[in-house]
Amino acid sequence: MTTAKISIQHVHKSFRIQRNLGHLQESWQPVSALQDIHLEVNQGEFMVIVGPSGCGKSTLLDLLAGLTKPSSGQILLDGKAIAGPDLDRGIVFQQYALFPWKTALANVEFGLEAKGIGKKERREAALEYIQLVGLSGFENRYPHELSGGMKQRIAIARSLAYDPEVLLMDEPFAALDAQTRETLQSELLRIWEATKKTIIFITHGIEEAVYLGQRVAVMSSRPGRIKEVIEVPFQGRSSEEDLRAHPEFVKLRHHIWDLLKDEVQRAQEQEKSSSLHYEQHKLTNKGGA
Ligand SMILES: Nc1ncnc2c1ncn2[C@@H]1O[C@H](COP(=O)(O)OP(=O)(O)OP(=O)(O)O)[C@@H](O)[C@H]1O
Repeated sequence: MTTAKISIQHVHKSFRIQRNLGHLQESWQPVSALQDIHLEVNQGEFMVIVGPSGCGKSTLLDLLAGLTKPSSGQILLDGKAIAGPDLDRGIVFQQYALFPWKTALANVEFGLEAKGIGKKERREAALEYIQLVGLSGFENRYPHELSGGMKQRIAIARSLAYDPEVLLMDEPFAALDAQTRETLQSELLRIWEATKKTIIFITHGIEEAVYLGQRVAVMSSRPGRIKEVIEVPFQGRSSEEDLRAHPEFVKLRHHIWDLLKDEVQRAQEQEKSSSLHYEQHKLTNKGGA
């Protein structure tokens, strides 16, 4: 029997937002961001979560990182509830989040320092991970001397260097140009195959989702729910093979787009009706004044 590496169990998350109703009136309203999220991710699995804008993808990643807590439900890592941020989870964000005053090498060494690893081992491990992400020779460059793609490789090396159980990636390639993005996608697959890490990868991109994921969880519009989890049947993706032109790839991409298209429409309708309510509320208030 396989036990889940990460088990997201009936997670709900809501926020309280402040609404300005005019005439110095304000009200606090709950907004449900995630509703009954239930998802298991296996050891060594590459799981991609895709969904429309505002559906709660980053909220879910923050919960996995332990930066916030679920309103109800729980998330288990190796059977234990996530209680806060820890070095068992590495995070790579869209923005590179490197220390600008540290060299590439010092940025990668940083997590190892926090783990209490000695100077010599730290250096060796950092050099090894810089090599893994293909940046040997750039160790002494500062972030402003690196391209966007290079910075993101360093961010990945830094997250991997302290050997986390799970790598959490929040749209890590979204800010990159199309060519660099495609290169880093295949690099990430190579790194994943070499390290056997469990990866949870969040994206807007349907093609990116099908290319990277062993499974793709498609989310609904707000409140975010898991609408469908799709198995991607490509094993041992080799960089020689043009996966994107494969008929099965095209079919899956269409299927996910069909699921998302409905959600985007629904989100727009929700938005329209909530702004209509808001306008009506304002008019009623004016009438009564
Ligand atoms: N701290 C917060 N306070 C109030 N509302 C929040 C907060 N964080 C997120 N939300 C709301 O929760 C919903 C989900 O937001 P989230 O950023 O997780 O979506 P997302 O899918 O990552 O969006 P995008 O793809 O555009 O980055 C949104 O309606 C957002 O406004």
